[in-house]
Amino acid sequence: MVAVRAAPPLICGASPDFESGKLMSPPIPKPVFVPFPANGSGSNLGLNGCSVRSSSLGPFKAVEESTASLENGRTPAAPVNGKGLHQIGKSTNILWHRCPVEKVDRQELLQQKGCVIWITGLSGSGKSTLACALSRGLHSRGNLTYILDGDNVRHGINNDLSFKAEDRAENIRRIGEVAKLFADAGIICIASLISPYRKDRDACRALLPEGDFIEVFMDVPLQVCEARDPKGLYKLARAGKIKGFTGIDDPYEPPLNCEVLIRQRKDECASPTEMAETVISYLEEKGYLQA
Ligand SMILES: Nc1ncnc2c1ncn2[C@@H]1O[C@H](COP(=O)(O)OS(=O)(=O)O)[C@@H](OP(=O)(O)O)[C@H]1O
Ligand SMILES: Nc1ncnc2c1ncn2[C@@H]1O[C@H](COP(=O)(O)OP(=O)(O)O)[C@@H](O)[C@H]1O
Repeated sequence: MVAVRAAPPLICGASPDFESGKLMSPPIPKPVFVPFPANGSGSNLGLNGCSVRSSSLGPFKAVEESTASLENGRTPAAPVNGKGLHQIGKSTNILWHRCPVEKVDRQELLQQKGCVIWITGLSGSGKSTLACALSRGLHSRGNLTYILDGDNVRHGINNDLSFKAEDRAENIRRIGEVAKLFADAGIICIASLISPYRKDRDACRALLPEGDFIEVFMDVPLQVCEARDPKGLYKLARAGKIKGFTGIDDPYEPPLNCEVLIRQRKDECASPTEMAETVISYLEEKGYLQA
């Protein structure tokens, strides 16, 4: 167990010459290594010699603390004098901070491409089942995935949101933004939520580079979902005990152009593994399962 907080700070600076966020070839100052804690936590932290390699980067070297300053390290894409600041939504005077370790480097490390698999469909259509089968299938192939399940996310960061239209829209927007971060991390992010409105899903699609948002539609008739009713929610909705339940008294807008269609009928129902394999073949064909 590495007690990072208790350890003396590891000072690991670099002398990067940032241009478009990429590391150029800076004159590398004489390295100064700060002593590691006696417990050898350095290797556990994966910071051997404070040198990290990736395809497009040279090694980072430990440098004297005083030279690892902002002015030494960076070409000012940053506005020292207040120029180039943005307003995004209600945030004023903000600036995008770039890092020389980029998505492409993380993808190289993970040997896959970050993307978002967006599973949409009615409650009971099998979204979570597919998400899990897919995660399992990809994990066993050595791919890193993470599931953002609507139900689960509502237990945490989205627990302030109800099921009225504007709250569903905000739920989808936030999950879309978080999914985008996961994809940028190089992870195959599986978002599984009803996301009933087309325009909200399309807005999430627009957050990502072309091709990186893969919409999977669970095309399962309401009657099948209702017959499954694993949580008893349809029964409650039919009894009027849940208002605004998707498919009962709240709308669901099916995708017009999804990347993957999973059709299930009472008499033709692919197994979870088969559904997952369909998505995996799509990813394979589009090159997402390699860097
Ligand atoms: N009114 C209403 N309508 C639909 N669903 C409801 C509702 N109230 C609670 N639930 C339960 O919440 C789960 C859906 O949450 P999501 O975040 O996926 O919904 S949404 O995308 O914001 O529409 C959904 O989970 P799944 O069955 O896994 O889809 C339901 O269990
Ligand atoms: N391909 C499938 N074949 C048969 N049953 C399924 C299949 N996918 C899901 N189910 C069942 O349907 C129910 C709802 O699945 P779930 O994944 O929870 O749906 P959702 O996340 O869309 O609400 C569960 O009882 C699950 O076991």
